[in-house]
Amino acid sequence: MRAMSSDDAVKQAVLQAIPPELSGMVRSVSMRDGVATVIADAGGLGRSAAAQLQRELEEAASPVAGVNEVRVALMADKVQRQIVVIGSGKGGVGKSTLTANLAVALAKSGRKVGVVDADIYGPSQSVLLNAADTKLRAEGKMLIPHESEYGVKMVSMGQLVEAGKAIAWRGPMVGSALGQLMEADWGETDLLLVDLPPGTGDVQLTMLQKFKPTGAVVVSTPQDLALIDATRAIDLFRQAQVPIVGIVENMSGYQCPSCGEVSEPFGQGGAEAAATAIEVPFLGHVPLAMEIRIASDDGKPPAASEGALGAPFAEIAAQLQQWLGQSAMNYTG
Ligand SMILES: Nc1ncnc2c1ncn2[C@@H]1O[C@H](COP(=O)(O)OP(=O)(O)OP(=O)(O)O)[C@@H](O)[C@H]1O
Repeated sequence: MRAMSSDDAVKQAVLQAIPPELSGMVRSVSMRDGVATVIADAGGLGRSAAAQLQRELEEAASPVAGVNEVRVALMADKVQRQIVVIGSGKGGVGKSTLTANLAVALAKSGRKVGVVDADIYGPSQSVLLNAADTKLRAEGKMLIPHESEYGVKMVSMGQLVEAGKAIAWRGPMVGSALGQLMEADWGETDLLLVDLPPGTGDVQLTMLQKFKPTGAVVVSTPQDLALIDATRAIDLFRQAQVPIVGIVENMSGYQCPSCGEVSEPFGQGGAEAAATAIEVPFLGHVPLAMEIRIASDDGKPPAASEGALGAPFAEIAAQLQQWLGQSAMNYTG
């Protein structure tokens, strides 16, 4: 029988010193030249719980005779994160409004969701998610997403630059800013919704090439011109081989707040017809409603309320969730 070395003896003493409630998480302990290396499983723990586990293991092992130094290595689950970009061919069609409300609706249904405001030239998510006065923290080079009051984590250029300051950046700077937002410390967040700038420029290309989104949602108003632009955005996603989740028609049908009459300032049903023509799914209509604009400007996403205004967003979010479930099954199966 091999005699127990002094390292073995110290290792046994370290194992005994670890409290029973932590020992289930310890995967291995090794001892060499007075250095105890403890490897523990921190899968499923948030940042602060993982930091606490690390501290408690260090405190347990340090007093053991023969231990001069304790090194704790934590293994984390690798989160399989899905990325959905929300795009439009043209500005002002409600892409940011839809992104924020889909995120809120998905968070309400239990999804761990984050929003990346990649609309670097006109960031608006910090207003929509009532985070206009927050600044982003960084640890080392990693940004720490802001936890909004709606259960949605977010990062936005709006939190990095002063409000109202125009951002005149060139391509490479845009690419590195986007990288920082996408590679923020997302922790357990397993779905990122990315609010793209309108059109087909640098940000979109970097996003598609570098981050390979799981899918794309395209927003359009019902007018012909917006639809032509939306079709262009769909072409770009198709060329980049990003699957199209579907088209959303925003601002369809306006109900007059005083007389209740419904009119169609931009027409109606155009996006649905276009979706059929270009063979992509149609995800639903969001009405043009003054309350949506007022609530959005006030940092109160309609999807957070139980009222009728939130219903279209909840329905579209449910379809997106179903699509993502299917996509994950295809991916693993
Ligand atoms: N369904 C709606 N009903 C009423 N107002 C809406 C609706 N959707 C969006 N809006 C309003 O229209 C304006 C533009 O919306 P939003 O910023 O979401 O569009 P966008 O496509 O992201 O624009 P940008 O090109 O600036 O990124 C905002 O003032 C928003 O509150």
